[in-house]
Amino acid sequence: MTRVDAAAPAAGASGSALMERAGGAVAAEVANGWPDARRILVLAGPGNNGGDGFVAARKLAEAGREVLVALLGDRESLKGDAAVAAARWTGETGPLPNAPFEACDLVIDALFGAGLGRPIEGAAADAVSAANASGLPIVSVDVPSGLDGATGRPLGDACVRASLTVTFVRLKPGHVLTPGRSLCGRVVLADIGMPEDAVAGIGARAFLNRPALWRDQLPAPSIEGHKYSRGHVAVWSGPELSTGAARLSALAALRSGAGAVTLLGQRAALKEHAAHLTAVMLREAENDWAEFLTQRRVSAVVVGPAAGPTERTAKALTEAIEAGCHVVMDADVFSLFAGRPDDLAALIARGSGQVALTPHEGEFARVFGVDKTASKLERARAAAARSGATVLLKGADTVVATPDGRATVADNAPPYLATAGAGDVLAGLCAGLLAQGAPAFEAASAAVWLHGEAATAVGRGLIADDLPGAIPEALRRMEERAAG
Ligand SMILES: NC(=O)C1=CN([C@@H]2O[C@H](COP(=O)(O)OP(=O)(O)OC[C@H]3O[C@@H](n4cnc5c(N)ncnc54)[C@H](O)[C@@H]3O)[C@@H](O)[C@H]2O)[C@@H](O)CC1
Ligand SMILES: Nc1ncnc2c1ncn2[C@@H]1O[C@H](COP(=O)(O)OP(=O)(O)O)[C@@H](O)[C@H]1O
Ligand SMILES: [K+]
Repeated sequence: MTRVDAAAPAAGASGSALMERAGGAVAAEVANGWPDARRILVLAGPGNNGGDGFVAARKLAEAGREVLVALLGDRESLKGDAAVAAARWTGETGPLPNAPFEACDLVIDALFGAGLGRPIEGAAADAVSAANASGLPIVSVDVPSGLDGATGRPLGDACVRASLTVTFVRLKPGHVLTPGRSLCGRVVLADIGMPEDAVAGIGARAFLNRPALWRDQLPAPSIEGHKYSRGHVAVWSGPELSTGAARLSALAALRSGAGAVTLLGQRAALKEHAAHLTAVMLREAENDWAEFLTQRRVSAVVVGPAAGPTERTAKALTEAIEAGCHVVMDADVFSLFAGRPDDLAALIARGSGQVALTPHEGEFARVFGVDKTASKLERARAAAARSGATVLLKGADTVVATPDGRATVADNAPPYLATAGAGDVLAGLCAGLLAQGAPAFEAASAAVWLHGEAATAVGRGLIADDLPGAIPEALRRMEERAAG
């Protein structure tokens, strides 16, 4: 955003006009959201975030609220647009230390925004603690002060916990990545008239995961098509007592629109599958899995869900790569490659299909190690670059990243999606979309979004078994979004 701000004047927008609209948007949210908040305390910092706070103070006072600005530092040190905004504020201004929280109904947090470069300390840190402890609603300008907008993590111990965050132009990763998403409260994105040229010019590589990004890349069923032209997915099953995960993957692949799905495994496992399945085909595959993949035109494969970290699984994976299939690697594959990311990359490099890795944080750490300094976005990008695969790093804020650095961050998964087997469904969805011809980044991003929507459609009480049946509703929502 700093680069967008810097490009704004050249694109024809004055900083002062943008600040006026930014502060105005904050004031409007407070006025509409808290009609009964009579006394408002604005915590203003030394930069442009504070400038937005001065504008909001003026607009709210004009609307009849009692407003006090508590300023960090002195007025004379303010510069540029912030100095102009402060000069136009004729109401009461006091020092930040000992700001009178107890006499107020609501706090506007305009201490630091995009310019925060180090942990908040001293009087500002005390004010952040007091604001959080006050129990008052807090409306943060741009980002909760203390949060790093690029990573979603607080820069130090002091960080505002907001009820509402009003941000401008575009969401930043920190609004969506955890714990930032929780610290922001509800997020409102306000249009402040930033010229599109200034935004487009920076060539953003990380996007909020939305159908508009990938919808056009998902092939629609064609009138000339037949089941195999809609993609054939093969799922490698676990043994007799571990069949559920592969079944969930297979059902999700079929629901995603793949024309045919076959589960392959040992005879005893197939008997278990047969007791539950109708449309999914079954095939014994102790020795001829490789042959099956090539002869039956299998386009995408899922290996890993409850497969067991065994020689058998490793062989099935290698053969799928060598057969040139698209491959989704999940679950036990990450145990097979624990601490061996370069061996995984070497295997992936041998294939001609696309590969998506779908680890949760624990599985990710097992293969790629732990890096406490990097954000989730950076970690997923680094793993994608290292492995040569698209990496789908799961969680409340699932990130999909490609080796060339493109990335999506999802915000539509409800917390009750964290239920046993949900990840197996996701792997199958991803394989189903790959089999139909979607490129890996789009297939993985679409799978994540559809997975979240399917869960929301079911609601609380969700179990993974419900998810495949809710995929048609998720697809319907996708079309609805794409249409308007
Ligand atoms: N320039 C633009 O186009 C727009 C900018 N806007 C606002 O401008 C904000 C960014 O403004 P700035 O770049 O001035 O940055 P901030 O206002 O976030 O903070 C920068 C100031 O804080 C100081 N500072 C940084 N870390 C500190 C710390 N830990 N302790 C004490 N002081 C610290 C810096 O030295 C600088 O004086 C955005 O978040 C947004 O609120 C909006 O007005 C919309 C338009
Ligand atoms: N707090 C959360 N909010 C929303 N979704 C979550 C949360 N935690 C996990 N998930 C999602 O739940 C799914 C769980 O998958 P996974 O961990 O692989 O479980 P399993 O192996 O049992 O299938 C993933 O899609 C993940 O993104
Ligand atoms: K702020």
